[in-house]
Amino acid sequence: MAAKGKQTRTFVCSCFFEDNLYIKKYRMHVSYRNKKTFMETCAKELRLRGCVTDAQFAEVIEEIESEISRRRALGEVSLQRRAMITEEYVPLHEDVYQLQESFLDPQFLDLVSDISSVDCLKKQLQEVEFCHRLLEELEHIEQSSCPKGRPNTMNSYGVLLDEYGFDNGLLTPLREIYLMPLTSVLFPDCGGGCLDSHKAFTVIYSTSHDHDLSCHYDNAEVTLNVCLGYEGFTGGDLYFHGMKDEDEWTRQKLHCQHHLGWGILHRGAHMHGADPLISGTRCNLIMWMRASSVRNKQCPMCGQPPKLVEMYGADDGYRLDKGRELEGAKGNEASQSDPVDRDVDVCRLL
Ligand SMILES: O=C(O)CCC(=O)C(=O)O
Ligand SMILES: [Fe+2]
Repeated sequence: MAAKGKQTRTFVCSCFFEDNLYIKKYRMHVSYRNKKTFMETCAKELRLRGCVTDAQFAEVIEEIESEISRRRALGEVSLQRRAMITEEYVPLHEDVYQLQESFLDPQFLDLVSDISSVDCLKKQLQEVEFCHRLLEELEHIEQSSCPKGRPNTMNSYGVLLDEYGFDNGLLTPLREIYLMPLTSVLFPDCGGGCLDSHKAFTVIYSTSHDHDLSCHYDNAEVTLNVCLGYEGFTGGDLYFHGMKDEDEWTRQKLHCQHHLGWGILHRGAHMHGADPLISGTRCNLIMWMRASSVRNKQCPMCGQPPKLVEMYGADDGYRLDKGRELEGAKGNEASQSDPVDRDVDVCRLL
C-alpha cells in the first residue's frame, strides 16, 4: 500500500545534522558540532539536570553521535521500509486510505464551505466511525511484522503514515480540499494559504511508556492534531504558550482538552506540549503542514535561510527555487526533524 508518489526533489536544511538534538533522559535539545564545543556550551545545563559523572557525559555524547548517524541514514532506511511495506503489508480496511466526505463531521464540512467567521471553529466536531476504523488499521499495522518508522526522538511510539500509503488518497486531499480553506483564513501570516506538503504521523501515549511531551515548536508552518482516541484516557491535555519568537512566550498558558474525533489547528511556531496522561491510552494523528514558499526563506528550526541538502526518501518541505545553491549533494540521506523542545530554562542555550 505504500504510495509511489511522483519524483519530487526533496531537501532538508543542514541544521538537521547539527541542531535540535533531543536528549530524552535530560529532556533537553542541544546543538552539536564537536565534543569540545558541546561541553563548553551545554555541560553546565546538563549538570543542572543531573548529568554529572564522566560516564553520564560519555553516554550523552554517544547518544548524540548515534542520533546524527541515524539522521544521516534515515532516508535510505525509510526507502527500505517502504519497499518492505509495499511487498508485505496487507491492509485491514482498504477504505481508510481514500478520503470520503462521509468521514468528516457535517459541522466541519459546513465550516469549510462557509468559513466566514473564526467563531465557527468553536463548534464541536463529533466522533466519527472513521476514527475507529483508522485506529483498527493502525493497530493492524502495529501488529504486523512490517517495519515501522517512528515519528521522531520525542515520540517513540506511533508510526510515520506516508510509508504506509496514507498520503495520496487520504491526507493530501484532506489538506488540499478541506484544511486549506480554513488555514488560509486562520493563518495567512505563516503560509496557511500555500501549504504544499506535510509530514503525518501518529503519537501514542500511555501511563506505561511516553506519557507526556515537553514544550516545543514543530517543523511545520501549520499543524493539525486530531485525537483518534483509543482506550478512554484522562489527562494528557495539549497546552499552548506564546509564539516561539516572542520574548515572554511562557507568560500565557492555554489548555486544550483532547476529545475523540476533534481536530486542533495551530501554527507550528506556537509553543506547545502535552500534559502527563493520568490514565488510559491516547492516540493522535499529527500533520505537520509545510509551505515551501515560507520555509524556503527561513528554516523554522534554525530560523536562518535554509541551507538545502538534497535528500532521497524523506521530505522536509523545501522546494528548489531557480538559482538556489545547495549546501551539499548528499544523496541518500534523509530527515525526520524532531519537534524542538523549549523547556523554559533551556531556551537560551539553543
Ligand atoms: O500529544 C499531542 O497532542 C501533541 C503532539 C505534538 O505536538 C507533536 O507531535 O508535535
Ligand atoms: Fe508538536
